[in-house]
Amino acid sequence: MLPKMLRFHFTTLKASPFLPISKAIRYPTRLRSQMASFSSSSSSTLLFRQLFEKESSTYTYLLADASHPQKPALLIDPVDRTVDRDLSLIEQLGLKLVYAMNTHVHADHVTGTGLIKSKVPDVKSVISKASGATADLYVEPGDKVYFGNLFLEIRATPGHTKGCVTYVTGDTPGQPRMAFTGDTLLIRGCGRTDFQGGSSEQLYESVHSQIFTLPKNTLIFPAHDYKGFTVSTVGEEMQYNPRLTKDVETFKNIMANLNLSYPKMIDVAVPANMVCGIQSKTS
Ligand SMILES: N[C@@H](CCC(=O)N[C@@H](CSS)C(=O)NCC(=O)O)C(=O)O
Repeated sequence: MLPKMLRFHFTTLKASPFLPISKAIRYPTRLRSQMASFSSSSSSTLLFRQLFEKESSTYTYLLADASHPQKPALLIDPVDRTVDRDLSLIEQLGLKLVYAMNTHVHADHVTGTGLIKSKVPDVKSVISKASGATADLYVEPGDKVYFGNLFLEIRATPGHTKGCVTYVTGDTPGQPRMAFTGDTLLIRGCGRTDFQGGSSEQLYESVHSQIFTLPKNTLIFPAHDYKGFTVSTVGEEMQYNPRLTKDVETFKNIMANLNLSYPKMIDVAVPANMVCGIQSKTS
């Protein structure tokens, strides 16, 4: 969480590509399409890309305010192996990367955040305060992360890890919101709950109270997919998710019997990701 003065300072820089983190809603924006770009009748156009890292089956998301003079952009859950690809795309699109954000401390791959910061020093790393990880900026439930005139709202969704958050795009009448659910809610699945402070009961509560309460047409973009899915909706998952449509006791039983092997990289990934990627450590 930024100190009050710093948050106030950010809110005065309306032309800056650096996004303020604030609890105040500002600059409502109309999203017009579910395609790669979201046009706005006012002044903002959301540029959106879903990017895939195949070894860990991780999705990284690129969002930018394409109508802003400086085209401020952010990455959600970048992976170290695909940083060069992502930065090259950002350069080709003429964007200014301002934030490298993580939904949680990943256990299966090293975040690209540190590498990005070593290549683009102005980029700020962002993670939840509850994660206990080191980053430049810490978000808490209810905060809003601005990039240009657009923003992401932070929802706490612990359960896979204690510090998991879901990033949700702003509420624009008539247009679907987008929820970046990390490993909390996967398409027809959910994150495991057997390490890093995981709790099946907490994950169930997080999904039902923080994600399933969003409008049913909200688009679900998870951090992983192992079956070839790319996107879902709140309504689809409320109807067809084979785990989260069950009552809580059945869910807990399912989660206690997943019998998944530990992620191959867990011993390397978790310590590195606790500092948002080794190179990102802010002393
Ligand atoms: N085999 C992979 C790890 C697969 C895995 O455990 N995925 C996690 C998310 S990354 S910690 C998960 O929550 N899976 C839920 C599920 O139902 O599959 C590896 O070795 O890295």
